[in-house]
Amino acid sequence: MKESLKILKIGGNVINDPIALEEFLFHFAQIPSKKILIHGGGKKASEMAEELGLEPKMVNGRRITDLATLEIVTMVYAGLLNKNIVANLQKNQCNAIGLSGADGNCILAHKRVVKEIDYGFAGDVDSIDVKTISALLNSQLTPVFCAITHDKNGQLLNTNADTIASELSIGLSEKYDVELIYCFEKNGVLRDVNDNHSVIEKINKPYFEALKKDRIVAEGMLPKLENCFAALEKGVQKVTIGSPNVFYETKQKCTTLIL
Ligand SMILES: Nc1ncnc2c1ncn2[C@@H]1O[C@H](COP(=O)(O)OP(=O)(O)O)[C@@H](O)[C@H]1O
Ligand SMILES: CC(=O)N[C@@H](CCC(=O)OP(=O)(O)O)C(=O)O
Repeated sequence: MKESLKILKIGGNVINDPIALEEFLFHFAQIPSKKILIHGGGKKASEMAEELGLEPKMVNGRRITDLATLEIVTMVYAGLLNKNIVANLQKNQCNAIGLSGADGNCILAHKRVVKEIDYGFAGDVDSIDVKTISALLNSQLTPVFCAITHDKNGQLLNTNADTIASELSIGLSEKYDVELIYCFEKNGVLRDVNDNHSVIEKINKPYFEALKKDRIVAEGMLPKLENCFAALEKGVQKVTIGSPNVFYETKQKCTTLIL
C-alpha cells in the first residue's frame, strides 16, 4: 500500500480573512500524515494591482498577466503571502518550506497558449519533480507552494493555484495515495451561489456539464472543477471542495467529485 499524502489548496478570499486563515493554518499544522499546501491569493493581487493603477483582468477564471502584473503577482504570491503562511505554520510547530515552482525546479510550465486569448505571462504546467518534492517530504518538511512557476528559460509564469494543486496531486499519486482538498470561502459547489446551504454533495462529469450549461457553475469554479476531474482521471484517490474547516470537521457538508 502507498503512503498517504494530503494536498490542500486554500483560495484567495480565505487568505484575505486573517481569522479564517489563522484557524485554517492551525488545523493544517495538526494533520499527522505527509502534507502539502498550495495557496492562491488572487484577491490580494487584484487589490495591489488596483493600488498601483492597474486594472485586473480575468478571463474564464484566469488572470491576463502582462509584465507589470507578473511583477505584482510574484511579489504578492511568492513573497508576502507565501512567507507569512510559512511563518504562521512555523508558529504552529509545522516545519514548512515556502516554494515557487522555480525553487528546486519543482514545477515546470510553459506560456499558456489559447488562440483567441492572449494571457501574457500566465503558465500551464508541463511537469513536476516528484523526486525533489518527495525528498522534502522525507526530510519532515511541509512544502508550501505559491502560484508562480517557471519555464527553465529564466521566465517566471503566473499559474492558477487550483491547477498547481491538481498537477502536484497527479504527479505525486505515482508514489503516494493522494487526497486533494480544495478549501475556499463557501461550503462547496452550490446550487445557488448566494445560498451557502445549497451544497451539491456529489458531482460526476455529466452532471458538471449540465451545471455548466445551466450556468450554475461559473467564473473561478469552472477551472476548479476541470482541475478536480483531471486529478481523478489521472490517479488521485479522492477530491473534495469545501470550506476551510472541511478537513477536520467531520460533519461539515462539502462537494465530493466522482468520475
Ligand atoms: N455554483 C457555484 N458554487 C460555488 N461557487 C461558485 C459557483 N459558481 C461560481 N462560483 C464562484 O467561484 C468562486 C470560487 O472560485 P475562485 O475564486 O477561483 O476560488 P478560490 O478562491 O479557491 O481560488 C466563488 O467565490 C464563487 O464566486
Ligand atoms: C493565471 C492565474 O489566473 N493565476 C492566478 C494565481 C492565483 C490564484 O489562483 O489565486 P486564487 O486561488 O486565490 O484564485 C491569479 O493570478 O489569480
